[in-house]
Amino acid sequence: MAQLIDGKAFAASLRNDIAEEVAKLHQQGITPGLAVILVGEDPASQVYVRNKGKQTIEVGMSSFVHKLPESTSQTDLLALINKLNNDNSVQGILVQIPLPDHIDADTVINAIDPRKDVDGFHPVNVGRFSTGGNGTIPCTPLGCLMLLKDQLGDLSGARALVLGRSNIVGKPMSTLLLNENCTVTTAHSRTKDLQEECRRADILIVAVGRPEMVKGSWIKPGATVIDVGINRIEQDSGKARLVGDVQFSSAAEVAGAITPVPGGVGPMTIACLLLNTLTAALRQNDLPIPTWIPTQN
Ligand SMILES: Nc1nc2c(c(=O)[nH]1)N[C@@H](CN(C=O)c1ccc(C(=O)N[C@@H](CCC(=O)O)C(=O)O)cc1)CN2
Ligand SMILES: [Mg+2]
Repeated sequence: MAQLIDGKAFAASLRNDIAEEVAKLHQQGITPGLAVILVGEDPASQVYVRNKGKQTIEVGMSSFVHKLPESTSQTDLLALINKLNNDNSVQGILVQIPLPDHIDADTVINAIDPRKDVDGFHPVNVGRFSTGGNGTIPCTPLGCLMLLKDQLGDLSGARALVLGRSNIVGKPMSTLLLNENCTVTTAHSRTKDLQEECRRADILIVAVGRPEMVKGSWIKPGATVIDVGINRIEQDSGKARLVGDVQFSSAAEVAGAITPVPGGVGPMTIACLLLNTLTAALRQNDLPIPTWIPTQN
């Protein structure tokens, strides 16, 4: 049986480390602030935004949650972002994705001051990050990398396969693994012989949004499997159950180590958001970044 990678516990310990750094900032009269904007009433987004606000306060930062109605115009949303860009009590700004259809996500992301872009979605950060500079590392891939390094140590030379090519997870994940000297394949729905590609991987990251798509038979014995998927499945009882993009029961029989869903990557996403907010606050105050925080240089 595979070893279980406990993202929930790792995230809790990461939040403790963040809280210690925030306490040091308090002594210098600095309280990092994170503004989270939610447009509309998507039930899952409401849960994530509530947890973000709660955990922001728990580590000693200020939380500013802006809940806007579904009908909010793009102009009004841009005006709020502009206000937060110029607000000195705010070091991090995040707009919860997905946005309603009448709002263009790219326009909104481009409006965030790149220094305050704690999601790492702004093109300036994407560019800096891809070229090895100090761009914000997107939260979910950063969380996956921290779990991998904790599990495996040095990743140099490992064969990594990232299944999924989204801007939020797949693409930045491939970049991060390349920077760790892995041999990286980015696979997707058009990849030929997908199962065989997966079976060659020492590290398998799955972020496709398809419930239990990857089976145990796709996995190299002993591989490390990181499941980014969070899918709600209706059960016969009428209750919903959360499953990943990997079929956990069969995968756990073959893999060397695997993240569960829930309790794997998800909690790391929010912990890394707090980490990125801390890093943004340090940079905006021209303070050094502690060596334990993973940055690109
Ligand atoms: N602006 C952003 N939007 C979105 C991001 C993001 O990083 N930035 N990622 C996802 C949603 N997300 C954070 O926003 C997120 C998803 C899941 C979890 C989590 O803790 N999941 C739990 C299960 C919780 C549940 O019951 O649903 C787990 O996996 O254990 C945290 C954050 C899309 N949007
Ligand atoms: Mg994809």
